[in-house]
Amino acid sequence: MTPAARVQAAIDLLNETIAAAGAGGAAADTLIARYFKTRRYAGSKDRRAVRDLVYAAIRRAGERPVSGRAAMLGLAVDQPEIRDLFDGSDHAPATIDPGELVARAGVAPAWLVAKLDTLDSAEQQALLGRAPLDLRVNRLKTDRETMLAELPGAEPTPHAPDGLRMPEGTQLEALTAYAEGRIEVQDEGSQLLALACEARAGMMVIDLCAGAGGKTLALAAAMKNDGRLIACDTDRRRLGNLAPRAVRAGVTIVEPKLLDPDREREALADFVKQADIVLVDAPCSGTGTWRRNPEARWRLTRARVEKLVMLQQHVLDIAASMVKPGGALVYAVCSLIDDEGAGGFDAFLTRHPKWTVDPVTIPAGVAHGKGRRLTPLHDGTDGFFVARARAPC
Ligand SMILES: C[S@@+](CC[C@H](N)C(=O)[O-])C[C@H]1O[C@@H](n2cnc3c(N)ncnc32)[C@H](O)[C@@H]1O
Repeated sequence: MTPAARVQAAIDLLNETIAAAGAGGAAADTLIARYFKTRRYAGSKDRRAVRDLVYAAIRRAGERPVSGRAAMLGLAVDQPEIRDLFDGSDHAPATIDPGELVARAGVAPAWLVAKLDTLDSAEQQALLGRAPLDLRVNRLKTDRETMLAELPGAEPTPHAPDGLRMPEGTQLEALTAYAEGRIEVQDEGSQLLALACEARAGMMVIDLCAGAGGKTLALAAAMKNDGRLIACDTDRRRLGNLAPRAVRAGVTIVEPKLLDPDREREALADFVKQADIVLVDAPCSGTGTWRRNPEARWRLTRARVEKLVMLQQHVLDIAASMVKPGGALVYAVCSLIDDEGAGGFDAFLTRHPKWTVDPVTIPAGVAHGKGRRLTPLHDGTDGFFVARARAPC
């Protein structure tokens, strides 16, 4: 592909991404993969170049642009050499009209930036950086020293004791260590959240919003595969991924439990006041994960955030009922909006005045509200809020 054809391909993909963001369609990653499946003429260099253009244009545009062309012309403000490729030749973008719309640079839609006002502008901008590829070494099968020696280019992550940071472009599926469950893909921040649970061998632990089990598997490793670990979720597809992952990781203590939304209490009746620890890795707006899917900020609405805040309080109350006297509830969101994080945790404590706040003892982040906050700029992780509350005895 010529450089101009790559720009046109990126514009086509941006059009699809913009439409999907407005209609709840597929993520940019999926759209890019689909696009190249039917265009075998594109080589690996073309794919990488197009992908980089698409993501650079997405990252630059705070508001959802009117079109892929507007998004690309926005990027061309910062990279003027792109403008020269709008020359109307074969497969190239048409020449530029003097009055054409150009997407403005920004972090996110204005209402959303206002919700991130506890972050300074450098912190906000860093939400749109590129995420590193982090792995967690599975202590049930090996240790970090062994993996550092085995994996070329691997570096220890700065904070999490089992974390590895891999060189860009590492093909994980090709690694034997991956196939054998000695390593898992996991952002260092997620690893630190599992650490904040302080799960130990022999405990009864509930991961209430387990998804596909990223943190569940980290908890199982911390528990040395000894104890009870109940992994719940309302999403059948996500939870369905947990069992094969657990097998690969050599985890045998996980009991997956699919919940019906609004009927969770019935399904969990046996666990009332039983758990040493309940982790609520709550459904959230994901503002801390924009490094991975920057177009997510074009999808969010105020109404969606409000709905999520209500859901977070709902799951927190369910979680609280399962913590045994003196046990701990760990609350986490991968969002830096305070209504979901520090404010959400405060709202829980207001409804449960006998609960006390426990310190979060992880070697990263900064104190924020009654918990701790991790950010891409400060910690090099995704953005998270995490807090701990202890049930009255
Ligand atoms: C942030 S994700 C969890 C990610 C997961 N813990 C991990 O480490 O990969 C939040 C999860 O909460 C689930 N969820 C939503 N409503 C729920 C509910 N009422 N009870 C339990 N889980 C729920 C979602 O399906 C989603 O998988």
